[in-house]
Amino acid sequence: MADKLIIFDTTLRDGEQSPGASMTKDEKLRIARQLERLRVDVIEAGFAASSNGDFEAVRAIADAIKDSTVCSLARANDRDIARAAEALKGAARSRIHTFIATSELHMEKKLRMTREQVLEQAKLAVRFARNLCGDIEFSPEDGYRSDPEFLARVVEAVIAEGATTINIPDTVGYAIPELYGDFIAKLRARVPNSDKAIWSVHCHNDLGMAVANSLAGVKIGGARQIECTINGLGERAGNCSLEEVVMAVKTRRDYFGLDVGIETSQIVPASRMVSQTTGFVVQPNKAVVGANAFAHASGIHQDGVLKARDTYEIMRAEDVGWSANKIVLGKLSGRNAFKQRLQELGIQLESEAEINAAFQRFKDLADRKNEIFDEDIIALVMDESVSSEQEHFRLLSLSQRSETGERPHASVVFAAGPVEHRAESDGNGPVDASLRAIESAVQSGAEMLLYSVNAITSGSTESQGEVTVRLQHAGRVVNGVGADPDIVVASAKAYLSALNKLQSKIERVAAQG
Ligand SMILES: CC(=O)SCCNC(=O)CCNC(=O)[C@H](O)C(C)(C)COP(=O)(O)OP(=O)(O)OC[C@H]1O[C@@H](n2cnc3c(N)ncnc32)[C@H](O)[C@@H]1OP(=O)(O)O
Ligand SMILES: CC(C)C(=O)C(=O)O
Ligand SMILES: [Mg+2]
Repeated sequence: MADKLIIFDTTLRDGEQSPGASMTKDEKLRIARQLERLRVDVIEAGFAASSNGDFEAVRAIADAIKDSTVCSLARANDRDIARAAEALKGAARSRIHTFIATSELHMEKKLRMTREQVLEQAKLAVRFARNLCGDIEFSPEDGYRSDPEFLARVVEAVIAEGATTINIPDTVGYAIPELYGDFIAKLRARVPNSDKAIWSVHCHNDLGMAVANSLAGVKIGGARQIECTINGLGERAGNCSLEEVVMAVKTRRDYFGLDVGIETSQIVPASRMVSQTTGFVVQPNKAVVGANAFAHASGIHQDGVLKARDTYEIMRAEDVGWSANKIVLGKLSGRNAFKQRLQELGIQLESEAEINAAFQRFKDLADRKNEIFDEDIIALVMDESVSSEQEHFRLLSLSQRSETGERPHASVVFAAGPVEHRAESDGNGPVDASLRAIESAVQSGAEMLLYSVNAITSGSTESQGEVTVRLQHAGRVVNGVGADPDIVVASAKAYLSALNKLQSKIERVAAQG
């Protein structure tokens, strides 16, 4: 049987140390329940001695969680450890995690203690904790930058005092994978009683290597516990991300040869919950949990994935909690992906020529629009495009007035064929006022089914806004699109563009009649 890799989640402790990620007791409890559904082995619920609020959060989590071990951090002193033990009293399985720094820099400048004082305090702390709890983790803070010879003495001593897990943190994210793995392997070899404890890694992401370092600590160093957080949340640049290490070990089981007990389908729900709770948005290209992690936007990839998913996917989206992989239609998509989407939407085009014509319209639209939605495809297939020379309605000018506390007012000048119209209206907002003004003159009687705004070039307020308006009239549905840096102008253009399409249909029907 393969060894088990213990997943120790510290989202609620080290994750909360991210500036701005502070969580209330109820929020922590909600996340802890999700971590239990995710089947993490250990939940580090907080630092009980840090505040009454965190004490209560650790206590509530200890009382509620049954399947995972619940842990509290504590400095290497009796008060912190006693608070941790008190908060954990109700837990089905509890762990006290005590720590003290062992690097020369931290001992001298921060703790202002000698090596011998630190060694003694570490021993006393573990001895005290061991009398309160059977499961004790010890961390030599800044362990990776510590003198290996001194570190080995401390570790040997705390194991002798009863520490059951030895965690070697790369507190400041300074490590390099091979060097960190080697450091742990050599340290284990130096400590005579090393086999009496489980070895653990705790890596920070300051150089973007937290996941790689943790995996090297496991593969090269022989660690069997990884400390990590959902979405890589954590102090400064964050901690090792849970979703990435777990999926690395699972996907490359051929290489790691280890089992993890994680219910991976709960990964995306956990990621969303943490992101929503903390307000830390997950970047779209984040491995495993980013919106694009299983999305394909280019034709050759889409074609490959449609023929065989594993051409471009090493994991199944469903296995980590996504509903399915995502084919994003856009300007780089090809015919095959387009045809597949038509099929999924139940649209049957009669001939190759019809498909080609629809595909051409799709490409034209995609050049103007970031992402093509199903509604766009339905509209462009049902619809005939109208070239600008044929446009009946054209926006000539628009002015609008809106002021806090006053009802907005718009004045629109537009051409209907050779005739110029001027129309005015007020409305709930400037967009509403402008569209009402146009409608009061045109009197199309069309019903608006959709109004949506997109930033074409995202990221700043200088972006060009793109508005889509979907109108329905006499059983026909048309989409109008308008783009302009002024959203109100873009809206008026979109409305007139939709009216143009209705107009061309009406004329066509009339001509046929
Ligand atoms: C690498 C890590 O992530 S470590 C965990 C970091 N997390 C946190 O600090 C969050 C919670 N912290 C807190 O709420 C507060 O810092 C508390 C309650 C723990 C302590 O608050 P205060 O008593 O006001 O001390 P303060 O934070 O100003 O300074 C820390 C003190 O702890 C000492 N200390 C630091 N680490 C340890 C340790 N592992 N064991 C014992 N003492 C320690 C420092 O030397 C300093 O002592 P001093 O006051 O004699 O100079
Ligand atoms: C408390 C320890 C484990 C820590 O978070 C660190 O050293 O980064
Ligand atoms: Mg840390």
